[in-house]
This record gives sequence, structure tokens and C-alpha cells, in this order.
Amino acid sequence: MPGVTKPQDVNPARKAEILAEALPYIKRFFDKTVVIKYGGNAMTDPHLKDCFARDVVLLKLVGLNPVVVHGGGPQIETLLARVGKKGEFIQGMRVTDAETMEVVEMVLGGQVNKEIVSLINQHGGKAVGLTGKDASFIRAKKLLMQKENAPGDLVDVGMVGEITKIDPSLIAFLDQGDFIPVIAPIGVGDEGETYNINADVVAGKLAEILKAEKLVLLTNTPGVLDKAGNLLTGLTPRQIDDLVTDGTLSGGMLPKISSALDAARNGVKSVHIIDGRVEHALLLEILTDHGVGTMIKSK
Ligand SMILES: Nc1ncnc2c1ncn2[C@@H]1O[C@H](COP(=O)(O)OP(=O)(O)O)[C@@H](O)[C@H]1O
Ligand SMILES: CC(=O)N[C@@H](CCC(=O)OP(=O)(O)O)C(=O)O
Repeated sequence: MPGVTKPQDVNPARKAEILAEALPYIKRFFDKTVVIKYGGNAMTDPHLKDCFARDVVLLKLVGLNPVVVHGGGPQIETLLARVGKKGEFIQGMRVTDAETMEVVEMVLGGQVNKEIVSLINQHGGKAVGLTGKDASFIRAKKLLMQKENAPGDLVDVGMVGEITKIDPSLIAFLDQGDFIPVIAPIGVGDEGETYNINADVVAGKLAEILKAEKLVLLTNTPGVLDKAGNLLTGLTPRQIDDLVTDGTLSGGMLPKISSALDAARNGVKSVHIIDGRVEHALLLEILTDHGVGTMIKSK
């Protein structure tokens, strides 16, 4: 059995102690890249969004290179509803027809991206909003998705993209300046077509390509939970396989866990799925001894 603890909130009483704990982490991560996936489900509360933006600015100011990749699933759903559509997901991927793609691009590349950029900038950061179309830095092709119970058979999920190439030079350039890249998960095809890519997939691949020290995925659960709802604090590939096979992991957790595992196996030193609903979860995870979620191990 993976390590099991009860989900719990972080004790806010130890503030000074926690601040002092940060020093070795600041030294260790100085000038290192940390990819932060900010899930749409974690960005619902204005106060938490504000805390998130402050945390990102603080990480930059103490010498790390935070790179933010955001989602926006629920926000897309809200706009789809306004045009009388309801989202459909297959194995955690949104079925994306042409009209849905327009809405996705509007919400991810526009509304959500600009909101995060503004919040970070209000707190003194220099965030720059991008989609994979900027300098064509995320190239994609149509995802050929295998049917769950009939591998070999394909299911058409429309304009969902599979990443073919990420050019890290634009992000490296921004990192070297004082800038904080904020990336919407949209890719561009060989013919200039637009692809909707799951944000966890973009974050995981980007962390690999940038040789990030850490990948932190902020979501709306305490981490990965077992069937009884207990937090699993550490997971090996074998344990993940078992959880997928017995149906403990489903929906949006599927692309999340497989991206996290790929990143861990491909050189990202530590990968964590954490609760974005905990105030300052990001600082706790990166700069203290108090990790707040599930660590994904490479073996
Ligand atoms: N075993 C599990 N542990 C935790 N969450 C799970 C599990 N299986 C499925 N989920 C679902 O995955 C969701 C997180 O993925 P997703 O909805 O894509 O969030 P995000 O917007 O943060 O990427 C959780 O809210 C939960 O409903
Ligand atoms: C292909 C696919 O599913 N794309 C996602 C992109 C946004 C996303 O991943 O948002 P969250 O991180 O909030 O789930 C979507 O359309 O919802």
C-alpha cells in the first residue's frame, strides 16, 4: 500500500519557523526552473488567486525561475454553456469541435491568461502571457486517441493536440530576464491550425524540455486519493498502474498522473500534485519541509 495519511490543512501557527525553514530551499533552488501548473479548478476563489500570484512573485524575487502553465476547464465550461453547449470528455480530454476550439482559445488564451498575468503584475512581477502560437513554440498534431477498452481502435476527439515539439528558447529568454512566463495550453499545427492541449500535458512536457528542478500541479483535491478518500503521499509507477487499473483514478486525474509520471521519468527531479485550495500551497511545497500533496516517484 502507498503511504496513507488523512487529508489535513496546514497548521498556520508556525509562521516564523516556516520562514526560517525556507533558507536551504532558496539556496537549493536558486536559479532553477520550477514549472507550476495552475488548474482551472484551483482558480475559483479570488483570495486564493491572489495568494497564488503573490507566491509566484515571491519565488521569482528569491531567485527561482517560475514558469506558469494554466488550465481553465471550468471557465471554458461556463462560456460553452452561454452558447448552449456542454463539454464532453473522453479519458480526461475535452472533445473539441471547431466551435468548441473557438471558445477554448478565447477563454484560455484571453480571459484566463490575462487574469493571471494581471494578478502577478499587480503584485510586482513581470508576467508575460503566451500561448503555444507565440513564436510557434508549442507545435502539435491531432491526437489519435485509443479507445480505453479496445486499444488499436481510435476515438475522434476533434482538435485535441498531441505535442510534437516545444522550443524552449522563448521561455529561456524570458526566464533570463525578470519575466515570468504564463502559458495557455494551446498548440499550433504544421498548417497553422489551432490545437487544444490538456494543460497537465503541456506542463509535464515543458518541465522535461526546460530540465526543470520541480513540477508542481495545483488542483482541487488534497492530492491523489485512494478509494476511501485518504491522501496518498507518495506514488511509484507500479502503484499508479494499479490505481488506474482498479479505477481509483479517473477523469482529469488520468492525464495529470500520466504527465506527472512521464516528467519524473524524464529527468524532472521532483513532481508533486498538491491542493491549490490551501492558502500558499505553492510556498509550502517549494520552500518548506511541509509538502502538501502527492509526490510522484520515477521508480
Ligand atoms: N483518485 C483520485 N484522487 C483525486 N482526484 C481524482 C481521483 N480520480 C479522479 N479525480 C478527479 O480529478 C480531478 C482533478 O483533475 P481536473 O478536474 O482535471 O482538475 P484541474 O483543473 O486541476 O486539472 C479531481 O477534482 C477529481 O474529481
Ligand atoms: C484537451 C483538453 O482537455 N484541454 C483542456 C485544456 C484546459 C485544461 O486542461 O484545464 P484544467 O487544467 O483546468 O483541467 C480543456 O479543454 O478543458
